[in-house]
Amino acid sequence: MINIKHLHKTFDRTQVLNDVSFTVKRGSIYGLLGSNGAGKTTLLRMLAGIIKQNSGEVQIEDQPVFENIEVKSRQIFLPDAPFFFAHYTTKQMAGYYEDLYPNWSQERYHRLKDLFQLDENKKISNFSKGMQRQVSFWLALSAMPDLLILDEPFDGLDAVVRRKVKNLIIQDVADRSMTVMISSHNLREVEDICDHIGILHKGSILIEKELDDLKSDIHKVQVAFRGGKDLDASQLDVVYQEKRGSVRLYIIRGDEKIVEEEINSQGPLLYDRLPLTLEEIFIYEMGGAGYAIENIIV
Ligand SMILES: Nc1ncnc2c1ncn2[C@@H]1O[C@H](COP(=O)(O)OP(=O)(O)OP(=O)(O)O)[C@@H](O)[C@H]1O
Repeated sequence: MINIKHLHKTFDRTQVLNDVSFTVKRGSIYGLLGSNGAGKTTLLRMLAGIIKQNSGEVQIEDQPVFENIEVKSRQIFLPDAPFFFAHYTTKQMAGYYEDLYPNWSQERYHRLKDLFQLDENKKISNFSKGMQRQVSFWLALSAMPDLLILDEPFDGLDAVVRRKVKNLIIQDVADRSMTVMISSHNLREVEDICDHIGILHKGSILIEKELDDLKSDIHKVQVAFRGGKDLDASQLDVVYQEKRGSVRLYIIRGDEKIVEEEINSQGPLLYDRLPLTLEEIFIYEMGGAGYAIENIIV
């Protein structure tokens, strides 16, 4: 569905994206993570065909995106600050979307009205920030896009609406193979909804994997040995370790079985595998890339 090849972008001679390549399959929910200023919004804006790359390719279904009205009419980009025409009501914006997007569904628009419970005849500018965000989802999902591009999408939404919106997105992915690209700093939300993760750091892709593979490649374990002895980690790829009394906590990269066999061969008194969140994986991977992390472990 999405094919990004050797993408480069500079602003005022500063390199913002440097040889970024990856693909996203149709029906996938892809989480784009990265530190502040990593280039996520720039990448999403290029995917939406708003700005042009200096070199490389951004293709949707084998078609270039920039200035391609046909491709752009089948995708929607929700930027971090929603845009509406001044003084427009939701109903008026819906009329505009209907003209623009060939798959617009009036029936869905009416169904979502009941779900969001917002007055379609009220000026959007008079709505709160979270209500405006709801309007942008209401319109975007009524346009039935093949690709939904979301920049910090859940900002300002309360927990109930967040759940509703996530369910709607998942439903569209399941029912009609909509593809979703999400950039967010809220890693719990990303973990909840995404099946694929890409981490962008200083304009380059640091890691790109299925979420399940990402999780099965890195492990958090606690071990303790008789007499306070330490684990001999010479055969293991330890990315972090910490002492908690007589127990040591390790974050180890590698095949789960090999890690387990190596630790067990040293006869620990205690060996436990602890669950690792996406937030922790992000912190360790960014730490490995030289991003200062100190002791921010949970
Ligand atoms: N139009 C522009 N002109 C000049 N520099 C820009 C422009 N847009 C972005 N940049 C620069 O590109 C870099 C990447 O910005 P971008 O907004 O893509 O990062 P981001 O990963 O989305 O960051 P954040 O997580 O903080 O939102 C930053 O250094 C930013 O200052």
